[in-house]
Amino acid sequence: MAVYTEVSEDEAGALLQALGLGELTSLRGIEGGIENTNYFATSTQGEWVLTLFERLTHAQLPFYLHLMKHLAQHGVPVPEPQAKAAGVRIKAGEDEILHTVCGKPAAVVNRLRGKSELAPGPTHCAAVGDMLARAHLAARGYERRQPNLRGLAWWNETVPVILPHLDESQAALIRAELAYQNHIAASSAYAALPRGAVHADLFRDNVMFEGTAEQPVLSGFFDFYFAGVDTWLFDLAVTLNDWAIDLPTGTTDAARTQALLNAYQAVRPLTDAERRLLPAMLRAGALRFWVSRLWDFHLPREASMLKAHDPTHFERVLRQRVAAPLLA
Ligand SMILES: Nc1ncnc2c1ncn2[C@@H]1O[C@H](COP(=O)(O)OP(=O)(O)OP(=O)(O)O)[C@@H](O)[C@H]1O
Ligand SMILES: N[C@@H](CCO)C(=O)O
Repeated sequence: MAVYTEVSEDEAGALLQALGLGELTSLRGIEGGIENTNYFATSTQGEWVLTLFERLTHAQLPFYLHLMKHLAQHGVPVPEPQAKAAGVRIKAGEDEILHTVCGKPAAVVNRLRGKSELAPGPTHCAAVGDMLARAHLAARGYERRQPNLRGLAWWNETVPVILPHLDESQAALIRAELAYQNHIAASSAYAALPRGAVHADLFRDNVMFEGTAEQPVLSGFFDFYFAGVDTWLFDLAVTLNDWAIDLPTGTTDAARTQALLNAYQAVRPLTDAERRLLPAMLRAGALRFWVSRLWDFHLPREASMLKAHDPTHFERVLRQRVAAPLLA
């Protein structure tokens, strides 16, 4: 279970009070998720998610939390970080939506309704494409800046650390791909890509649906803690690499790909430069998660990390993205 830090009912209750969210009536650790400690907290005023950040710092967090607040306030369905009530003292390092619990940075957001769809069809993918494009456009007015901390600089730093754990063919692939991505990032076509604050981790388990199997309604998306300023195309590629991939084999699903791309483009058509670089960004998206999964798998933190995701899945996705480039 992803509870690295135990929070008592007294501590959680005191925080809800300070946020003006009523009396705590129940507190339950959330299984699933591998980055942070998460609890469902019910109060007399609603249902909330309390997150204690295990790796991110007080300095890094305002970017994510204020992005969520910005999107929520611009009609994009994301959890809204709750602010301290008037008159509550804001300590050093905190702000009105960034709190401290058990010495760790913490946030409380509203709990989204619905559940994630782990076996999506084209209708789910269309809803995701539409929402992703709207989120990109809505984030244009967001002024805080923070790079994608799992971007190229991190891949360059991390690949040498994981190389000793790879076999020869994997090592050759990862070295070649890293060189290719450094080359792409230095190109003028890449510099021309539109960019902004992006989610950068929009996997199936980070989106909620209500409604029926035939008519699903996207009720929201969450887990913004890998967000950063990056190209919109990279975000779209990360999303396609999860929603439109057949998980057992790593191959592309044509119907889901088209549904997601068409719905995205109905809101925001891709530019020519984006169309040209889509195959390269799909490779970048696969490399990013292959590297992070290898890192989590071979260099786990000491605490109770239970379930590192399977790194070989993204090795398969990367090999397919190299062998069969997707044309938009
Ligand atoms: N705002 C929310 N509304 C409803 N459920 C939520 C919300 N935030 C988190 N959850 C639930 O908590 C679980 C864990 O959250 P999350 O995926 O953000 O974990 P994490 O450890 O922070 O990140 P990661 O998935 O990157 O490991 C989710 O799968 C979801 O069920
Ligand atoms: N989406 C990531 C986990 C971190 O959110 C993965 O599947 O590797």
